[in-house]
Amino acid sequence: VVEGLLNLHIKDIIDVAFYRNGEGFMGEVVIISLLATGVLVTNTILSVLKGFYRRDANLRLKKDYLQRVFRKNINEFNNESSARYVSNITNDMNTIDTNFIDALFELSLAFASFFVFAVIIAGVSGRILFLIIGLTLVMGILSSVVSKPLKKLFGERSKLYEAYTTYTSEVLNAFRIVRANNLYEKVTEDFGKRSRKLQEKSFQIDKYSTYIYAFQNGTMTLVFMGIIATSVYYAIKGEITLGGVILIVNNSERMMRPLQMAGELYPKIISSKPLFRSLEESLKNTSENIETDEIDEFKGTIEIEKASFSYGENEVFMDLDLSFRKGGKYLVVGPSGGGKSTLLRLLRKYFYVDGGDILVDGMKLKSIRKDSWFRRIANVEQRIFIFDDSLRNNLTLYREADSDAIESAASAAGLTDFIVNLPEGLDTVLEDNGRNISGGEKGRIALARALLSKSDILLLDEAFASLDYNTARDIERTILMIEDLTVINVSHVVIDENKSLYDDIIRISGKGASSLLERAGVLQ
Ligand SMILES: Nc1ncnc2c1ncn2[C@@H]1O[C@H](COP(=O)(O)OP(=O)(O)OP(=O)(O)O)[C@@H](O)[C@H]1O
Repeated sequence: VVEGLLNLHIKDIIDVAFYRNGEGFMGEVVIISLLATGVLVTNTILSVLKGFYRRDANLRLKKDYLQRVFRKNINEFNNESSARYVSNITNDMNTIDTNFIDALFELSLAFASFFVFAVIIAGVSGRILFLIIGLTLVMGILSSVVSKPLKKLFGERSKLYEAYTTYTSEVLNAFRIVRANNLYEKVTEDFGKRSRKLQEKSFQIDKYSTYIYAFQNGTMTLVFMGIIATSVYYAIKGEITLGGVILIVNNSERMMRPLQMAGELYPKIISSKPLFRSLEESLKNTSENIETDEIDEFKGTIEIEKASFSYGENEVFMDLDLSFRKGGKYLVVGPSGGGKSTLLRLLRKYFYVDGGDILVDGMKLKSIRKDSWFRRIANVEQRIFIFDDSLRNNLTLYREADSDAIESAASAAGLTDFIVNLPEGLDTVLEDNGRNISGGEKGRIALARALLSKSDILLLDEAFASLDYNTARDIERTILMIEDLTVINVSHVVIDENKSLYDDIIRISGKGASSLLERAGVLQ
């Protein structure tokens, strides 16, 4: 608007000088100086606003995405390579930043500028305004048609990026295998091929964009010439003043450029559609389950009744009947592939039974809200994540806990000596997913975390596998002595000295389960 007013007054000052012999000239000079300063100020404000807008839009997009990733069903998240999410947050969001967030801002400015100058040019000549609009619309339609293939190319590049990021992170994860087996030539060759494919696609996009820009610039020059010729024609006929011709020549570009920009920006904005779709797809849960029940305390039993479960064609359980009571201690053993971890996954609600039921205190586990159920259970799995933070926060997982509770959980998990030897005790910062601590120490941290969580049910998946016999025996014993805690321990390590502390030893194999304690003589 300020720029528009400035241009109107430039027209006036020319007409004043040309037709009225300088009368009112000084007044116009003052107004023009003020408006020119105004343009400077508003442009500065606009740049700052644009910076804020881009920063906030980008942050919000990433934050919302990550929040929604954490709402995915655990099994569905595990089915994907996490590199897909990394690729979405980095590659796709960077493309969205320039092709959508930035483009949307520029497009809004372009339209604002278009309308302001349309009003101003309409004041000089309505016919010329229609001519400009007509010609630039034709130009816009032509350029949006020629830039259609760009949309497809952007979608294809996003898919390539995704596969590329997945591949690169997998190769880096396999670093040791690659080194130890001298596979780097093979890996480098594969990597080269994939990189080339990606670069080829970017090259195609650049090449195509150059053709489009050349086409747009060419047509724009032609249209511009036509407008100059027409306004000079009307000036000769006496319908437009000299100031009017200069205003049109100076500013028709400000109407055409937005339309031309719209022609450039629109395909960019539209090309973000497949990216948004791919983001949405990565966040989609295919199975939605309605959960209405809450559980504040585990009071009675978990009953698994005639449960069946398959991974696709692979049937793991058929008519599985099992019962766990509050405070009971259960050791789950069985052959590899027998379904022990699957049993824990069902209890953790990663998957749901296909037939039969799992009932907790009479309520279907399926309909208990995940957040409520996850407060009742504590997990110790083999893959343990250590946060880049103090040992204290790694133990409490950012929940309130007093020093006594931390100390006793740490002692039950066999961590006391480890903590004493740390330079700053509980305040020592563990870095890089616990790179500098051993597997056994990580395992004990996970156990202490589980004990501190004050959950009712402790699910252990090979939790003692990385500990030496004596440490495993002592920690297992301490855990089995906790009265109200229900323990379901899946383990290959069976410690004879602790067997008598279990209420049942359940063997899971094939499609069913059997109690080893009921078989006379097994424990003795
Ligand atoms: N995500 C999955 N998708 C498809 N099949 C799976 C999946 N996870 C496990 N299986 C299959 O289900 C069966 C049971 O696997 P599970 O991991 O529960 O056995 P397990 O008793 O814990 O074995 P292990 O002692 O070796 O850890 C196996 O045949 C396994 O191949």
